[in-house]
Amino acid sequence: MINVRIINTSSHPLPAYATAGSSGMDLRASITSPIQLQPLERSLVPTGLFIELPIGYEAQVRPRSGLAIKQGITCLNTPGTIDADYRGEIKVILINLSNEEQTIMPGDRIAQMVVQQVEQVSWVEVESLSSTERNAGGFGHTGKS
Ligand SMILES: O=c1ccn([C@H]2C[C@H](O)[C@@H](COP(=O)(O)OP(=O)(O)OP(=O)(O)O)O2)c(=O)[nH]1
Ligand SMILES: [Mg+2]
Repeated sequence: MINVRIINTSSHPLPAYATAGSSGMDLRASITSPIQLQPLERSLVPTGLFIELPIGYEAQVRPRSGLAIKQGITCLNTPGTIDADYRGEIKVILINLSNEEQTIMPGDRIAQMVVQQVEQVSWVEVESLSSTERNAGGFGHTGKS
């Protein structure tokens, strides 16, 4: 557990882990009126949350499986990346992939946020890379069954 500074300008409680073993905390729509999403329509939905992650951490904004299977709603840019140095409002890019209009209500839990450690790398530019069993094989190279 790490302490993370947060400002909550929404009228909803802080995101919380639903169970002891949850990876993510659900994010709620901080909106005053419903958002109607037509098929394939997308919307940038505010959460009212501003966070200060320590350097070496990121937050990922991920879809909720329940919304995906029941309503065809997902995050367009999944996983969304919240950089450690971002001080703006966390927003969620939702898209309606169903063939019906879908409605987001104020306070709906629209996505989940996972905080993780992340490495930055320093490039070592070379002319060749080491050999492996896989080498350049990919994109189905090992078969399906
Ligand atoms: O789902 C998301 C994704 C991003 N962000 C915020 C936090 C993140 O630190 C910033 C930039 O995100 P990203 O790097 O994905 O977007 P970009 O298009 O590369 O914008 P920028 O040039 O500002 O980095 O936008 C969100 O609030 N929600
Ligand atoms: Mg960026």
